Amino acid sequence: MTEPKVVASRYANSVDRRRLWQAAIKWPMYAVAVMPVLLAAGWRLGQALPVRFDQLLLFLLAAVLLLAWENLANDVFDADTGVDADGKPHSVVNLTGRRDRVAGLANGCLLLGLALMALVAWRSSPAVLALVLACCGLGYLYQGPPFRLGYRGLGEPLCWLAFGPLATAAGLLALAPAGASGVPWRIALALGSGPALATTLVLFCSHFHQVDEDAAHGKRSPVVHLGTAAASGLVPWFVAGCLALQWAPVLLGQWPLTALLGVIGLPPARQLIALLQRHHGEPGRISGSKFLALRFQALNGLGLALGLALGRFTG
Ligand SMILES: C/C(=C\COP(=O)(O)OP(=O)(O)O)CCC[C@H](C)CCC[C@H](C)CCCC(C)C
Ligand SMILES: O=C(O)C1=CC(=O)c2ccccc2C1=O
Repeated sequence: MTEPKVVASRYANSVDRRRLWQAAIKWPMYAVAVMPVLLAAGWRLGQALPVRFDQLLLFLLAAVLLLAWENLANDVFDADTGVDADGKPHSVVNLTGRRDRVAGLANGCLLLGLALMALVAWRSSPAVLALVLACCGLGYLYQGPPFRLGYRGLGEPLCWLAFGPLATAAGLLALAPAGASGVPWRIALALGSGPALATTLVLFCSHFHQVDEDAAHGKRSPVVHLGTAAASGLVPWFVAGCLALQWAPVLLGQWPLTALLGVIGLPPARQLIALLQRHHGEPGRISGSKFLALRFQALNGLGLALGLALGRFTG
């Protein structure tokens, strides 16, 4: 594969590389990786069940490495299709001009992340590794050849599945005492569905500002399919769906009232809805919409996890 050095030097001369590197690392994005196991910890604490903090730390580190793999591989695969050539100066491949080294780094993160997950699984349940491998499989289907399902507008359901029931079930098993039998699907679905919808909203919002580049390169994201006006009309439904899934167990008496603490995510959600309603077709004004969605995702998830844990003290 030819190394795209020309692209790298073009950006080197024209833009602040430090800011580009910050955009490439996008550290706030790692909130999506850590949330499933933090929710699992909050739920266990609320149930007065023990939490294995060594397992929690290992799982967090492994999840961060796996998300780093997903993002570095995304830059590699998108360099191959050309979709990042003009619209994404902060692609690590564009910044370094070294496609093959970025691919090597991505594979290193994947191997290390899976090795750590194998350790977590060895100390709890083999199902942890199977579930995380399924998450990574979905991550590959999203962007890797020959599937590239994200290019066909199918990324959002994959994202919900990975960060919802699959990763949450893995987190629940990892924190439980060794030898648990069976996957706790019912709890994982109740706990992971709402927060994973918030994570899926992050992905959905990431398509708005690049709709023209995506369409030009044959990447038919949901926003390309629907158009920016109709797509922006779906954002309030994502937020409402997320809250409904989290409030239902409270109304049914299964979760404590404190689980409503997820509402601390509402201010950025309202800002996001207003921004996209007004400016959905103006890429320059909405490039930050993904990060507003991320703030909603992070505050909503942390509020829910904390609220569930506090439920232990409120009876
Ligand atoms: C890479 C993802 C989105 C970026 O997509 P896009 O190509 O539109 O971005 P750019 O335009 O900026 O190039 C996210 C894809 C998510 C995927 C469906 C599921 C990934 C699963 C993780 C690998 C699992 C993480 C571990 C788990 C235990 C938390
Ligand atoms: O770069 C991005 O746009 C995203 C990266 C990423 O890892 C992720 C994970 C889960 C939901 C959305 C996203 C992104 O949007």
